Amino acid sequence: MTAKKAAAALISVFHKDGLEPIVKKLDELGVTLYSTGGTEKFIRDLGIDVVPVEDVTSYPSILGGRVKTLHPKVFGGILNRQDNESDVAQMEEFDIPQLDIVIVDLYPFEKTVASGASEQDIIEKIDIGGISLIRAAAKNFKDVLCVSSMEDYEDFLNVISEGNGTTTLEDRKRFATKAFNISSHYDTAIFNYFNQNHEEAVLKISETKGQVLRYGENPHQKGFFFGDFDAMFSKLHGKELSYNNLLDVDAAVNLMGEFKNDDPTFAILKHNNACGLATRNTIHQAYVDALAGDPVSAFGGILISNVEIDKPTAEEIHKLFCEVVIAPSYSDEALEILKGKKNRIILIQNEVELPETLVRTCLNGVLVQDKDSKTDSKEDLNPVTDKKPTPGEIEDLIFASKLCKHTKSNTIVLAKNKQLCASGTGQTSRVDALNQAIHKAKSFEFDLKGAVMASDAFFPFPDCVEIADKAGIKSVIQPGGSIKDQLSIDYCNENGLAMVMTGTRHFKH
Ligand SMILES: NC(=O)c1ncn([C@@H]2O[C@H](COP(=O)(O)O)[C@@H](O)[C@H]2O)c1NC=O
Repeated sequence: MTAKKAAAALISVFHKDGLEPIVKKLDELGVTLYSTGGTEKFIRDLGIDVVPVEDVTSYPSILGGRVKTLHPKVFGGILNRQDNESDVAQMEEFDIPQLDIVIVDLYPFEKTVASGASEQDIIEKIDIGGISLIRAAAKNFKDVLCVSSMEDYEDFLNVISEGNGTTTLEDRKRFATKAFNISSHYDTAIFNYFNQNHEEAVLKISETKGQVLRYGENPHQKGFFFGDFDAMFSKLHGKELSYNNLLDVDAAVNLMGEFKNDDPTFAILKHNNACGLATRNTIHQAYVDALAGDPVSAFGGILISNVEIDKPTAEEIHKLFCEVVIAPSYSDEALEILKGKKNRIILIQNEVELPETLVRTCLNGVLVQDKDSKTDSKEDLNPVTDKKPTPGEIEDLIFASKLCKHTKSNTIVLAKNKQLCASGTGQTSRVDALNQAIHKAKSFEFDLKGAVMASDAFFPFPDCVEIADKAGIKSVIQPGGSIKDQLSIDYCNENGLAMVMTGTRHFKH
């Protein structure tokens, strides 16, 4: 028989919110309720009859709650096969109550870790009884329906209401699938907490929220996003984000993370690289100067600001076709203007930390690395030439270096007065990257006299500083480390350029 009328439910939940309508419904349907300490009190306070689980086990909750439902009479009630004669006989022999529904909400392990609690508090939040109840009930889905998270209360309430207390095999299997999702995610979180220092060379990733995308990078590829987009952004307007939009948004927030505490800064990105970036006294001017970096590439771009977008800025943005706008907030008038294009995606970026570990597929496995969290600062600059950069050039060198770090290698970034003039991105040689940047800057009529140059990695030969010098560049930032560094230094000394070395390479492949 696939449809089953529920006669008894065991309820043991950490968060009691949202439980009331379920308890009332089950009571109305004549279902006998069994429960543990806090949950039992909650139910009793609603004026509803409930059997303490201690009455079944003949044991009190012991060891500070570490053992309360862990008992053969509880697990027998869940795991027995109702179509198995021997099981049925044993249920009678040991006076075990049949349980048809199990409702659990686990101790909040992940939240406790995230709160920075002590190790002892974290260990106490490893749920043992609850996870065992979930696994048992889900295993025996042929006879038992398992609700494994408060997020499923509404779904369960609908099922039980529509079925008038009866559940179908299909429903029970569906809830069992959800249950194993919860239990495996929970165990992954515990393992990752214990394996923080990667003593075990094992990778366990668990994302409980997934989204089917319209398609992947191209329309003939399937695409999915696994992550909690809503935790990071509030979407105010626009079409569904595509696979490529998500990649660009990722690049944009990582880049803007470098300018979080700076003056108003605006960036425009295309294909994960910035084509415009400027820091100014107002966000309006920052936008205007970012756009000037490359008004052609900006078409269809991703826009990001580190401060609220106001009306004058929105009026300018509105003239441009762009896919996504991201900011910490928008003035009411700005939002009204930006919503003027139906498909334009408007996001508020919430204050959420991005992962410190990066993962990507490689061959038949995955590559994992720490995020490049090193931002070059004034203290990191080691002047290696006779001529030292001016204070203004130092500001520009840091500005260019931050951008360089978030641009596809090989890259060269040219900047002046905290404005991106042009960059060479993703080239197979540094000389190509530089030539691309110079050509681009000139095509948008930038005067490179007095501009600075940033390189994501060392110069293997002095050719780059020579080309840069001829274009008018006066100051250079690079990690150093080539056996031929001295040739570049000599060229700078002979031609009046300043060069600083940071000692930190910022490849981005
Ligand atoms: N120890 C046990 O036997 C046990 N059985 C159920 N729990 C958990 O206890 C919590 C509910 O406790 P209470 O009803 O006392 O507030 C739930 O999160 C449930 O997952 C247990 N606690 C932890 O393992």
